[in-house]
Amino acid sequence: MNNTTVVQSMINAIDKPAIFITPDYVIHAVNQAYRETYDADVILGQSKCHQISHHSDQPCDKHGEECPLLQCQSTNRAASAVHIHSTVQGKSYCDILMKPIKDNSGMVLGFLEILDAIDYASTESKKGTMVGQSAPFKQMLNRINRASQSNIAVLLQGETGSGKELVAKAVHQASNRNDKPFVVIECTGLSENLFESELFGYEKGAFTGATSSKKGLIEIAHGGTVFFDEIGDVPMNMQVKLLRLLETQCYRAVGGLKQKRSDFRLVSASHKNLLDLVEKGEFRRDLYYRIAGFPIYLPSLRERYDDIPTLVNHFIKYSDYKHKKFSSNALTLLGRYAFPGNIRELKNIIEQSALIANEDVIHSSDLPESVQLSRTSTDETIAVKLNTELMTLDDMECAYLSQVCEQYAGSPAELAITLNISVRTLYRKLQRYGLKLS
Ligand SMILES: Nc1ncnc2c1ncn2[C@@H]1O[C@H](COP(=O)(O)OP(=O)(O)OP(=O)(O)O)[C@@H](O)[C@H]1O
Repeated sequence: MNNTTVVQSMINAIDKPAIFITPDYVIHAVNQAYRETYDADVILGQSKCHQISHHSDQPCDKHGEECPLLQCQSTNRAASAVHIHSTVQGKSYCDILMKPIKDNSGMVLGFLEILDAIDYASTESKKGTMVGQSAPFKQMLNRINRASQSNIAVLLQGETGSGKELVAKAVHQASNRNDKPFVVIECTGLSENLFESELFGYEKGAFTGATSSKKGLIEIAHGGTVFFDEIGDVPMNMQVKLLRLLETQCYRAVGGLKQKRSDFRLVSASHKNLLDLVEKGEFRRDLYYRIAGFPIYLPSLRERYDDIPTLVNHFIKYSDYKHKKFSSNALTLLGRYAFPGNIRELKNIIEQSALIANEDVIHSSDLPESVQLSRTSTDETIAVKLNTELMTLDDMECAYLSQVCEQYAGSPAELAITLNISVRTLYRKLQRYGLKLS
């Protein structure tokens, strides 16, 4: 058998879309799953991978994506990346694994590309999925997919409202436990008694009021995934019990004698920096290392401002105000707000503003005051300039008013009141600096 036949048989045995390519991106072997996934015809020895998956004559690194083939060539080791591909189902997220294929003498014959569709995330609004297309979002998807293929304990670290519970669900959904339960344990405010009875369940008569026995969450989760949300809030005295459970997967119900066992996959999350808590003596080091097998960092919304328009469309589409649209000024203003509450805050802001807006267009003035008053990047430029080189007051006034013109969507009369000047003075100033209200 020659090399091509060997490679073709290897590819046929893979149950995911797969191709074999040479360093010039040309496809030399393809399996049926790949042909069924993409809407372009593959001509062996001619078609290039990027022509099929991206509908582009340029390799993916030429339009801002990481090319796993280049990585693989430079390291001679397997590489992975998450890309957006044009499939028969439209633009879809895809996790790529690229491996060098060597002959018996160790010479690289080419590269095996295996593709895994990611259905828990989408580039555009899609119900029940995580939405986004920024680079930090794609990096996070790559980590989620890696984690979901094993049973490793995952630790999600990200600010409040950044999507930790959604990511925990995605890890479960993409794993081979997805037909079993996904159980959330909210660790904030769990007292010792509640911790034990909620997690381990109790037997009839274990305490006053225990008129019948009750299953604990750990038992319910058997075969599936347990998500410990805000695990940093578990008090020290309960951390020992938690560690024992995680080490042995064994526990006893409150008032019970029999040892029970539950096979569950562990995902934990915290908005606090757990290593800082370890250093302060507030979180056990051994527990930290038990839960942090595979840390996944969730970017804050400030790190993925590019995703705001997509997220805004998504939340509007699934709200009671689907007919409304944000003005470009309002979107610009949102893109400058710091979002301490991240995506949850964005979602609330969108619903509030859509409710307040009297028209079908949601203007900047419909946004909450906190967003309207937020420090903008232009403010920061001014502040930095002030520290380095002084500006004249006229230049300062001009810079401020030009920014107001760009963002303000209310009436000139309201603006004049806010600026504490008359409408005539406002128009005089605008004329002086050659500015116009939008
Ligand atoms: N990428 C995303 N696309 C669409 N919606 C998202 C995305 N990420 C988060 N959300 C939504 O934002 C809200 C907050 O997400 P989630 O509850 O998962 O955050 P969290 O980090 O667990 O919050 P907390 O720290 O308060 O527990 C939810 O309504 C969730 O559906």
